[in-house]
Amino acid sequence: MLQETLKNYNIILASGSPRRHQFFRELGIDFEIRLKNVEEIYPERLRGSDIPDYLAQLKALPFREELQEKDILITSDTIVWHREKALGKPKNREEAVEMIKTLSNDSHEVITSICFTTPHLQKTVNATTKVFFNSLTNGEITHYIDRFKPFDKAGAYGIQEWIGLVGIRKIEGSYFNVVGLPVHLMYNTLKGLIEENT
Ligand SMILES: Cc1cn([C@H]2C[C@H](O)[C@@H](COP(=O)(O)OP(=O)(O)OP(=O)(O)O)O2)c(=O)[nH]c1=O
Repeated sequence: MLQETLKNYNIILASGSPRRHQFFRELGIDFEIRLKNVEEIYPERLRGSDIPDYLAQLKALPFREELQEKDILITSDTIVWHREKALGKPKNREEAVEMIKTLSNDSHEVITSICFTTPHLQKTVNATTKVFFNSLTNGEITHYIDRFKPFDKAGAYGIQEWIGLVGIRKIEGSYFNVVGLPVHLMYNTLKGLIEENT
């Protein structure tokens, strides 16, 4: 089992996201949380999955010098990709309302990248889930924003909240990817990395 093999490694999750912490706990993997402040800025020319790939790697950069032999650092980033535009976290209420209005009655992609960094290598993988939103009224949108304040979420929504119950009619791909971590991909990539290393 992976949990056993991982006892020889030190998994460092560089994430402040409580949802990502919870996924690791549920997997039964021992891990340490280590946080550093990174400004999430990326080159404008990047499209689609290149954006979270870049940001997940950027979040690993400040750790490069301090990684020890048995360390595996995991960083991650989620974006909403809609009509050739990336939606990150909304800066304020107005931006949040605007984001949900553009997502309403349309489909978009949620892309999460995971970057694995050791002292010797770096590997980045990503997953995409297509999300189909119902048509939402202005009243429903402002109710959601004011009640749930989704300012820590890409695209200004959480599929795991009220809006996901009433506003999302279909998804294609991993649900957990939308919540912020394609757990199956994380698990399998980690397994592969450790097999390559033994
Ligand atoms: C679309 C969507 C996003 N999200 C979350 C997942 C991510 O945590 C967040 C996007 O921000 P990220 O920058 O990916 O992550 P984060 O700032 O929360 O954590 P860290 O960088 O420290 O790892 O949006 C949901 O929880 N539900 C959803 O439906």
